[in-house]
Amino acid sequence: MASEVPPKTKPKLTGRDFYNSLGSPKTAVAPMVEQSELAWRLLSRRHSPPNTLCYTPMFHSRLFATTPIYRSQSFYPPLDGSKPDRPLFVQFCSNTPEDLFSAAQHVAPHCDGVDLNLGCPQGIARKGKYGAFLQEDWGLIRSLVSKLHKDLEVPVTAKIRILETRERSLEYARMVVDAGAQVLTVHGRTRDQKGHNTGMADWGVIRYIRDNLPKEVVLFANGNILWHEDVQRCLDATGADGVMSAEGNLYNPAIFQSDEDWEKRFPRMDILGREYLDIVRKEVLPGLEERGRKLLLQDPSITAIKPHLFKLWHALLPKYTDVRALLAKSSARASEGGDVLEPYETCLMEVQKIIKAELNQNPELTDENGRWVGPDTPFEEGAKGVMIEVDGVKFNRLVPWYRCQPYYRPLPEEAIKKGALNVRKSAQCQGISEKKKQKLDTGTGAQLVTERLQQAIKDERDIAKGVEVPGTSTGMESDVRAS
Ligand SMILES: Cc1cc2nc3c(=O)[nH]c(=O)nc-3n(C[C@H](O)[C@H](O)[C@H](O)COP(=O)(O)O)c2cc1C
Repeated sequence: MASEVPPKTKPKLTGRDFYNSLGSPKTAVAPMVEQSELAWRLLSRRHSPPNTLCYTPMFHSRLFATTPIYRSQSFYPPLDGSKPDRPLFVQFCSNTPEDLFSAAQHVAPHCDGVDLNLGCPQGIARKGKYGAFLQEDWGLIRSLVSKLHKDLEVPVTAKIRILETRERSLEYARMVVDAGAQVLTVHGRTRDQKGHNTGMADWGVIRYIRDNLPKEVVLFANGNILWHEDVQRCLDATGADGVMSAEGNLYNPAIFQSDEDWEKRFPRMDILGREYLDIVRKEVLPGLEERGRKLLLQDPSITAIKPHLFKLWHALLPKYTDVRALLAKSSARASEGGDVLEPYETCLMEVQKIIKAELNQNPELTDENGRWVGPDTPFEEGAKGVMIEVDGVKFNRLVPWYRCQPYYRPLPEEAIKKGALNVRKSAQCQGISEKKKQKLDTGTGAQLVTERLQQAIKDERDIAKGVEVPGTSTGMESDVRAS
């Protein structure tokens, strides 16, 4: 059905006209596998400027084109039509123009643009030859983008990573735009910057690309957006039209909040948890129930709940390990029967109790209007918190642990210093044979410990991020941690 080219009804908008037709968004919620699903987008939109652009998670174009169940689980509209999920780009990975076009036709009537993922650096993308592993095949990229540009009824856009030099990155960006991409998002990290090696995004390369592409090209910058203030810093540094955030948004969906009120910029995690579960229950769940329990439990809107709550509550969970343990078991409990959201509601009740007790004991600092102003500490460059200036004196304003806030991932050395080694020692030794244990003092043993330690640190991060650690994986897409 899908691969026939339908007659075009009206001319497609391009470049700035297209961007302006979306309300010229300055902020975008990134495509995130298993994390930028409908309920999350609705929550993020509520706490962001009205025209914030959202992306779906990356979908696999061939599966999407050929498998109705994958399609219906991946993409559906909100039940309440009065709160549209727009502007919206639907993202695909692909290495076949026909598959991509066929998949894109299914979503074109329900979105503003179709985005091609050229940034996924994971092993699964290498194996499947998509995402950042198309970087070496410019001919294929050209044919993917130009097929949609020529034949699809909505504009095509693309998300790339930078290459090894800024000159090469510019050539690459120019090629993607010349092929027909109407919005280009540049993630300021190379393909190798992933996992332990993620590091900082390079805004300088994005600036170079911006300065050397025609002004007509609409460009989004991605990387290093952790605080609201980073939005303007990034716009100034790169000259981009807008910025995109992934992890910053997951830890605080109000990261784009333009209201000056600090309570709105750093919502309390119990209040956001309540709002999020209400959206799932009212806007998503009723549309899924007729599918039957098994499919319901596999739906991305349901499988995403646990990782979302882990991230929303990340600053509370290390202090309250019983809640963390309860949350860790919640998806297994949900599969046992009854209300599918009940295990998460139980965790939320615990979080609400903890925060209530904390506030009874230590009420928040408030201004003359009764609004939270947050505790300040003497200014220190690079310290946690946002720099503010009061009567010419600088402070770092710290965010209390019960409010949504960015997550600072410790470097491996910091994790060791912080004692992650001790916490994980038993885990490191699990599964090591007696023979291997005897070698622990030798060179090979040291190597083994290092490997175990790296794995332990990775597991710890994954747990903190709410990602299932091996052995408890939830299905195909949990292997696709794209960036
Ligand atoms: C959980 C998660 C899932 C992601 N999935 C996708 C994806 O489906 N498509 C994509 O292009 N990038 C994906 N990314 C990468 C982000 O879109 C973004 O490029 C990257 O995280 C850098 O932005 P940040 O510094 O704001 O996190 C994902 C990132 C995260 C954290």
